Amino acid sequence: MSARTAGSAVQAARVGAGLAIRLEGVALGYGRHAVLEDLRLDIAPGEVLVIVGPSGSGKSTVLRAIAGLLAPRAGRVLAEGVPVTRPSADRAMVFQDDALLPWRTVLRNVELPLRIRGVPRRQRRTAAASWIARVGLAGCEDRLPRELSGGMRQRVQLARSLAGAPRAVLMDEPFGALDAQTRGEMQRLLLDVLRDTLATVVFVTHDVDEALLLADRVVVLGRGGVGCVLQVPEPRTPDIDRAGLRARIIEEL
Ligand SMILES: Nc1ncnc2c1ncn2[C@@H]1O[C@H](COP(=O)(O)OP(=O)(O)OP(=O)(O)O)[C@@H](O)[C@H]1O
Repeated sequence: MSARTAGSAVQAARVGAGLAIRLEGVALGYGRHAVLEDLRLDIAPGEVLVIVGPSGSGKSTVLRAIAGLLAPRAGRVLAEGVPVTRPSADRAMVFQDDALLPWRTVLRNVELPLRIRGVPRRQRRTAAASWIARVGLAGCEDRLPRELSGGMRQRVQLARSLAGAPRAVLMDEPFGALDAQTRGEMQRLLLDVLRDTLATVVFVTHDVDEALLLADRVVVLGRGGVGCVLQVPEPRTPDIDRAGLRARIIEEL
């Protein structure tokens, strides 16, 4: 049992238990443009599944379908056995370009999912402030997004995505625009905060090393569908030798 699945009941109450996600013979596309056919994938509750693939292979498209932003042309996307037909607070999205509301302060951005869930004001203030501190931004509550660096804005996005206690977090190249050092810091922060959650994570990247660092399982999306599915042994053990896995992923790309 991993440290995450062994999380305490308090932690489980703080962030919703992970969502089981299934893609059943899913075909996706835009207008006449078919992107993926017959995609089959089971994502276990609490799993960190990383999707890698070359540009244009459809990584973001798969994420959009899981988020309920894009309807499959065939097949079904199921969350806990129920077809996904629209976005839900249970499935939070984190994007590469920060999607913070520019006119709201850090605190009010992070509060947003709690507000949508109808959490009373005082309670949501406390919860939002605690997530802001958790991502290392205590003292920045009253700043506007434009007053923050790119890395800080991604921290706010992470806090906002987790504050609403989602059962799944869908992350689309969230660190793609950051410099190497900030990216490394964000990867460490993500690993750290994931220990407090039971949420299922689907993370899209084209960086193989990032995939191997974060994943329980790596799915390689070749052109025309899933190429191969690799289990990462001893997830998130920093000193494990992953050279063989890395070579296999690169071979599939
Ligand atoms: N809104 C859209 N309308 C039409 N075609 C689109 C749209 N979004 C994506 N596509 C096309 O769908 C295909 C898959 O795009 P997608 O963004 O899912 O790929 P990706 O693997 O995430 O790429 P990248 O790594 O470059 O972000 C591409 O051919 C792209 O041009």
